[in-house]
Amino acid sequence: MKLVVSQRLMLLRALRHVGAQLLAVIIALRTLHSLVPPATALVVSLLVQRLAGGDIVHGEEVWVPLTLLGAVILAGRLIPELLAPLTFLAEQRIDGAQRSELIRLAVSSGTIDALERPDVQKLIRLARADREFWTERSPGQGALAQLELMYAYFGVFASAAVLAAFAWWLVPLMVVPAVAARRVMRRQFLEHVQLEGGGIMDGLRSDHWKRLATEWTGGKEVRTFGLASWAADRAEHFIVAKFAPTWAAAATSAARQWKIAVIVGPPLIIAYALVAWDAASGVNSVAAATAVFTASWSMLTMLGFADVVLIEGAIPGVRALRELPSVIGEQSSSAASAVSAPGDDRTPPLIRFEDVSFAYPGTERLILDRVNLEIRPGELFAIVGLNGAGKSTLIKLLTGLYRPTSGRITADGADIADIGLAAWRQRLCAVFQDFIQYQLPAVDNVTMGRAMLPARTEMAQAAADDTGLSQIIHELPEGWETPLSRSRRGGIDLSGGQWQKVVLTRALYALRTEAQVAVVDEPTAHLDVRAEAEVFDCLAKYHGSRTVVLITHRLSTVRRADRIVLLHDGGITEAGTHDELMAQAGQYAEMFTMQAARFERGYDDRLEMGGVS
Ligand SMILES: Nc1ncnc2c1ncn2[C@@H]1O[C@H](COP(=O)(O)OP(=O)(O)OP(=O)(O)O)[C@@H](O)[C@H]1O
Repeated sequence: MKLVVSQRLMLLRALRHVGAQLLAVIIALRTLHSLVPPATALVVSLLVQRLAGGDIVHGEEVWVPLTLLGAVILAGRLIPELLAPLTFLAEQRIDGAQRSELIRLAVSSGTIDALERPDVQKLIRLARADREFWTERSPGQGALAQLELMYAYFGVFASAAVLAAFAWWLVPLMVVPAVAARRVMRRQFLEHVQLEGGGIMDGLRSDHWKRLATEWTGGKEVRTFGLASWAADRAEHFIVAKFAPTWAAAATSAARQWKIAVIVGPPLIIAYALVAWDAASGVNSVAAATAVFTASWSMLTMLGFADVVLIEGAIPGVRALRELPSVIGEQSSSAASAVSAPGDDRTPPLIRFEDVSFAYPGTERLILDRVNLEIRPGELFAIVGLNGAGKSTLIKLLTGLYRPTSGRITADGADIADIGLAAWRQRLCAVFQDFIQYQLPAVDNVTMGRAMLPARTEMAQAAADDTGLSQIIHELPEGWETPLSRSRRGGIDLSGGQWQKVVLTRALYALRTEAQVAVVDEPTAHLDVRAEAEVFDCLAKYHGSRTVVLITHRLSTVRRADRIVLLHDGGITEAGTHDELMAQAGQYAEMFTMQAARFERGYDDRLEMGGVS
């Protein structure tokens, strides 16, 4: 009971997003509308009384009840018409607020580990306010239905008063079955909600396959690999898995509707029969009987079922949004409470990994196992290793996207967790392997490297000159203003290598404006050898004044780095300059020699698992 009350209050609280004026108008109209049924009962009864008792030749006896009846009928018809668009607007405001809140919550998390968890994804899916199952309703629909329900009860009391005036025993005879029927229907509906909640993960999987089949990016591979029907089958498989339990339950609950008929039917028949009998035998007037019939019928209708679907269907989404802060927002506090980072003079900090171990959330395997590492201010620091060695993971820890399972990462002696993620990231810029191609003008794609500062186009131009992006921009139809997506009007698509130059320019722009450390994961994967050498040259320009942490498989790129570490089996197995590592004649030297030989033979020089072919 406590739970039900708190859930209902939760829905009512959502009404604050409607706005005072609109809410006041809706409340006023609802109040009027809830008075329509008892008013109808009274007016009809009055009319019947006049018809039965008076001389109606000139209609003088009945014009008042007839006018009143007309007014009541008109109000009953007109008010819902007025309420419909206002209610829709109110619902949209609540749903919009819920969606904004969800987005705010999702991005408020400083780290990304929570977003990877299936339970969190399920909560996000529920809180999205987008209906998929027939049981689902939006928070706005739920909140407005809850308001309506309160008026329904108000209307029930008014109708009960009319009934009680004629025969008090009719009140329990009507109310008890109506309430019981609602309980049965609510229970059945909740079973459906629960069943459908179980299908959410299958739904998310089916989304994945649907997207691959229907979106442009996935569409390329699906077609060239001949996966079209397979992708469609996978999507269908998960859709069936998602809905099968509810289809089965729908058949069962349809068969169980007789319960409702048994609960409501007999008391209604008994009540009507008794009232009709009294009227026929002269104990009560026909007018009284009419009032009883009208009031009892409107009472049953008011305690209908529609609001149950709306209310119960909306609660999971609203509840999910309330649960999310505890799983997502938990870490945002550290970002929010960010203290000013040390070294605001733009001197890069001394970064240390102190006994850092890390396993991805929900897994046991240590990807990094007691790693100790020092990245000195202003150095060009390279991390190399075979595929899956943990290089990108190390970068994710350095950028605070995950927290170490044990150990700590410090900047000038302060734990980056204590510095605060927001303050720490202000000092960083990062280029990830799987960077996002924003569907925005070229200039925005670069200046978003420091989105928190006003855009500085002269800096963007200087960074673009460094990376060679200027040449590409020059050839774009609208230069810097050209949207980098064909799906935007006047937009164009760039090649993989061109995009890589865009994101590198973004990093250099950040270094030029405020960042002290650039973290660059595989910046040359799509670049040809000449472009790759240029990239290294432009990163090397920042040597001394900015720190650059570089991950690459191309060992020819890193040989000029100040220091190189080799990551293997969760730990750092070799560290030093290129010459020192070559002198050690260890794994680095072996890999470098292998790549150099390949390069001489005309192969690409990328480091690959399995060695030379
Ligand atoms: N989100 C994740 N959840 C669980 N395991 C992960 C996750 N991301 C990566 N891993 C695992 O962590 C290990 C290291 O991955 P990482 O991406 O850090 O390697 P890498 O050295 O950057 O590889 P590559 O050179 O191929 O980019 C891999 O075994 C991978 O399966």
